[in-house]
Amino acid sequence: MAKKSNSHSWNPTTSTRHHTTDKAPSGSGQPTRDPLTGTYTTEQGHETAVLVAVPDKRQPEAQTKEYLDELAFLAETAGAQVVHRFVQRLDKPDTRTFVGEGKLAEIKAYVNHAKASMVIFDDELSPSQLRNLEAELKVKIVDRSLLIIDIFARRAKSATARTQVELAQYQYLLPRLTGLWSHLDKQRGGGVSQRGPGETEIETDRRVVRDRIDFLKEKLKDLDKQSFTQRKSRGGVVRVALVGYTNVGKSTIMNLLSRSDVFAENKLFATVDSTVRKVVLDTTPFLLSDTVGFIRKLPTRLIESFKSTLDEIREADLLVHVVDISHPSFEEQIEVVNATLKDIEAADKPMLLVFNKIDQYNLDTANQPQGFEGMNLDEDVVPRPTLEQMQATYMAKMHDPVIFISAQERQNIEELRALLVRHVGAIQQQRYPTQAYDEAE
Ligand SMILES: Nc1nc2c(ncn2[C@@H]2O[C@H](COP(=O)(O)OP(=O)(O)OP(=O)(O)O)[C@@H](O)[C@H]2O)c(=O)[nH]1
Ligand SMILES: [Mg+2]
Repeated sequence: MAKKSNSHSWNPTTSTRHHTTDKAPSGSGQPTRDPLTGTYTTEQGHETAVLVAVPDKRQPEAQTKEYLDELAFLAETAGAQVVHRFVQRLDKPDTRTFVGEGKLAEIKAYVNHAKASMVIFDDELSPSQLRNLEAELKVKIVDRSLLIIDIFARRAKSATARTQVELAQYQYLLPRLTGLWSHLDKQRGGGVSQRGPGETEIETDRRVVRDRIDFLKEKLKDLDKQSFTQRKSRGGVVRVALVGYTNVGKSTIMNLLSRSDVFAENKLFATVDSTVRKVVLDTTPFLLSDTVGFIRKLPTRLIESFKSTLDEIREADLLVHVVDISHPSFEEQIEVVNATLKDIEAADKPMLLVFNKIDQYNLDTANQPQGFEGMNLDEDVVPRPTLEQMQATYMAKMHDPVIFISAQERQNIEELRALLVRHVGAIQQQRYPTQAYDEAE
């Protein structure tokens, strides 16, 4: 059985609201700094994290900030409080310690001074970088991959998702066995997954880990067979999958369309298990699945381990790509989603593009999105185009049908339903040109 996926690397703290802070401010709910000792305390004994990014020299400032905002959001979703961010622009990360020597000293001084409990890097660290950084900084070192795997581990509920997460954890662990977990174990006796007595040898025994990986792969194969049979029993019903970047509103839309109650919240990766619901709109039945959100730099391993979850997407007849138009980098998010779909060989499916959160689309706060063609606006001076301009541009520019909605405010939902009915109907028609739907079963 999949063990309780209460993974690995730091105390599972109850996460509260997320804060995105450059430094520790003194407002309520934020970590407060003791002026005498210089240490930070947080309201619920949160672990405090320092973020580190090493963008290349060409990356615009705004983008660097946004990537760090996303990393902070991930950290906070995992229950850590971000107290500081470090950025070092390098052509490429240092092979030994990811950041240069000077920056490392700076980080070390800060970590000691602020008594931060972990340092989170916005990229995947090599096993040796991880070891070196751990030796140098003497706190938990977490990279983007581990952070995402950790969030997945907290969220996964179904047997398949939990097995997939465990597989990803062991695959992450395998090349990093030396050194990594010994330090963490000293802190709290936690390694990948909660381990029972007799399992403490695991981190020094690659063979055990490899066996476990083989076992989990076999188990996934069995689970796959089961779900394949299940999927087959769904017959010829048209299958629609909601896809998109994490936190764009997929589950909210799922709930709206299927009147179900899928967990949706303002956290990254609220959904890790895919959910399938039968929906009947206007007498047109179809199966709608809510799927795991994508994210920039999603560890390939994690994609691989999540193959069965991604089957829902791969086997769908129609993809509904949900975009959060209120997000300053929604265009990059579209790209990330399209690239991930390509990775899993689901890129050439019919697609509807749903721009969600129009209620939150804000002229003042957001920057002009990158690469916004047709407007010829100067990034620094001119505000974001209006929603109407945006709609016109996107209607013209995308090959796929486009619709603008607010799932939260229920704006344009009837139009979305109608669009779905039209497209699902067309697929059905194509599949069973002469038969009524029920006879085709
Ligand atoms: N302002 C606004 N917020 C929305 C809208 N739709 C969803 N949200 C909020 O956005 C957050 C994320 O919504 P979810 O439905 O969980 O998003 P998701 O795409 O399923 O996210 P993951 O499962 O984490 O990938 C929640 O706090 C929703 O309430 C909308 O139209 N407008
Ligand atoms: Mg969701």
